Amino acid sequence: MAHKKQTLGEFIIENQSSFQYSSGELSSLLNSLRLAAKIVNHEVNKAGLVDIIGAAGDTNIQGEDQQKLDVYANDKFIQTLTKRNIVCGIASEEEDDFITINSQDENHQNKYVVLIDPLDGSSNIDVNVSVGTIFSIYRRVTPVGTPVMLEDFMQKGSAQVAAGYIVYGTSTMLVYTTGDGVNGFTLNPAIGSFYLSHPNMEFPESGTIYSVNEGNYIHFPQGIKNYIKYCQQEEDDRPYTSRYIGSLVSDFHRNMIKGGIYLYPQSSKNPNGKLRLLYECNPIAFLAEQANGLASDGFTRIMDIQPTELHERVPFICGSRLMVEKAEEFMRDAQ
Ligand SMILES: O=P(O)(O)OC[C@H]1O[C@](O)(COP(=O)(O)O)[C@@H](O)[C@@H]1O
Ligand SMILES: [Mg+2]
Ligand SMILES: [Mg+2]
Repeated sequence: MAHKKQTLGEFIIENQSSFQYSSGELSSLLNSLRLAAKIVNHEVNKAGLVDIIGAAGDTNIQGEDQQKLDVYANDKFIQTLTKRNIVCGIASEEEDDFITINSQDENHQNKYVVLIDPLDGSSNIDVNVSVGTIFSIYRRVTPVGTPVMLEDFMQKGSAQVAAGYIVYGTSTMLVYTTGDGVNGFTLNPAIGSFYLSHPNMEFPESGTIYSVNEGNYIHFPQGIKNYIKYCQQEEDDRPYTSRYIGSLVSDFHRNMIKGGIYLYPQSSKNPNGKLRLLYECNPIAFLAEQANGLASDGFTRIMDIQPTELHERVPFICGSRLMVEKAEEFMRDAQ
């Protein structure tokens, strides 16, 4: 059981050499995210006791009412990354445009950009249901020494150097990949350190859980309707169990451990679905594939999609390989 004693900090250093561009900068960046996660976790755990639940009174560029915890988490991640002078740019669900970090880095020497969904599952904040944070990291494409540009963020998911999430649930976990498998760390609140609790996480090839907001069923494309019917049929290991938390991070985390599929398809209400390609779908897709799962929009591999806008949405199907392939088959057949 030796691995249980390994802390996240130790694991990051120990595995630094497996990074493609190991210069210590990515390790410092991951450590900054670890710190920000602990700060936000501390506030999440007090939700209900402190003035952190409810709406903040503003709307973000997606037209969504920002929750106080959305704003708090956004501020804490941006402050931590900025103060530690570790990135050259940040894009966030809660910021209209990307942020250029050059206050302390006059020569623009930092190599990485970070894209974050500071608080995922916002509709669950006030009702004490698990929520999360999602992050995606790229190496900039514009020359070091010049200000960061939009194109540094408009990279395909396949170019990610690292991605992960924090789930603030029955325990707080940080799960991430640098392209060498997926590892999960649980926060020991008494000590304030993350410990390696879930090494080499992998999706079971198939499962019996499907996660979709069936309240939107009538608006779904025929292929998705047919797949949901297939999940509910009395045959083989079906009907599957329906589980939908309404927090992408939490639904994904459960399905990665138990086997399952998560779907947020396009619909007549949301022609491109709801989830954002850059800071929700790409990082989750990177983790899924590193854990032997799959992620697509029903037709195209998510990480092959060329982004065109910072906050663009895409239909999202993700999970155990055989289940995603089956859903894609229904989408093709219905076309
Ligand atoms: O309430 P709906 O329409 O089913 O949407 C739930 C989905 O929306 C999200 O809350 C979107 O994320 P944010 O909370 O970060 O905006 C996902 O976490 C979740 O899976
Ligand atoms: Mg989200
Ligand atoms: Mg969010």
